[in-house]
Amino acid sequence: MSQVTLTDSDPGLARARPDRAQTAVELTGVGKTFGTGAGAVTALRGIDLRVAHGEFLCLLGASGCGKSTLLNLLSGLEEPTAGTVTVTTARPSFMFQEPALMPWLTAARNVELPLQLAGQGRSARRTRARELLELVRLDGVGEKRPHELSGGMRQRVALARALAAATSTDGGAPGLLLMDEPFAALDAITRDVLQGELLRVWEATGTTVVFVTHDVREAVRLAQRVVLLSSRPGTVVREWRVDEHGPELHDEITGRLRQVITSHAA
Ligand SMILES: Nc1ncnc2c1ncn2[C@@H]1O[C@H](COP(=O)(O)OP(=O)(O)OP(=O)(O)O)[C@@H](O)[C@H]1O
Repeated sequence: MSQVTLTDSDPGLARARPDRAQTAVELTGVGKTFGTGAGAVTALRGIDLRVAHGEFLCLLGASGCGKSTLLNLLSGLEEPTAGTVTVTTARPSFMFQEPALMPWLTAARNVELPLQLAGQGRSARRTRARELLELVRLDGVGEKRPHELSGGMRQRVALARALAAATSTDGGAPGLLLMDEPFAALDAITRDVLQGELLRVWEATGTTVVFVTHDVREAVRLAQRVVLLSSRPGTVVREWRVDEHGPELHDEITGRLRQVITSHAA
């Protein structure tokens, strides 16, 4: 039996520290198979995973291991073919490798868009967009259009818009941010700066983050917990709590990732 449950969180949580003992996301025995018969592809099998409110989790795996499929299940874009997916936060929002901004809208209007779609009035959404642009250190560029901004600035606008979407349903309660390799297309220096900014924004907002990457360094820098997935089908191989390890963690995870890739190729 499959089930996707999305419930809005308590409006009283607005801007408050979330209760980290509470479950934001729970997957139980989740599987996803595309197609049927000889051409069927099992992308995920037997995934059991719990993410607490306010937690920062990185999903790490080689290309094709089902990371994006897992995010699509969490967002409700896909239905599992086995198991249950339960999301108890405000409606999840996505951030991708490409910022996917509307080129004809200003930065501020791009951030306002999810609030407008959620039915928020003009004055409230303008104020919220201004706050979010300040949060991602883009105050002063709200009237610029995407082509006038650098790649890093465009990703900051995309982050502000994702935060707007994640909090649009209940007036600011911490939501769920699903991030699919959002910094992979940026140069190394901009990526490093934005990783730091994301951590600051995460601390400030209490948003639950599920961040997909195939970069071990990025996973160890950002996450509280790193979950390694195998490929075809994607299963949970191992997970690490980053604060329980020292600098050796990077090499340990890299070694396991290499094993996973080698055994898949064999
Ligand atoms: N709509 C679909 N129809 C058929 N097969 C699919 C579909 N979506 C994904 N797959 C298959 O499921 C597997 C997992 O795909 P997915 O995109 O989730 O992996 P990924 O880990 O995100 O890969 P990448 O890092 O390359 O983006 C792959 O074998 C892919 O070909």
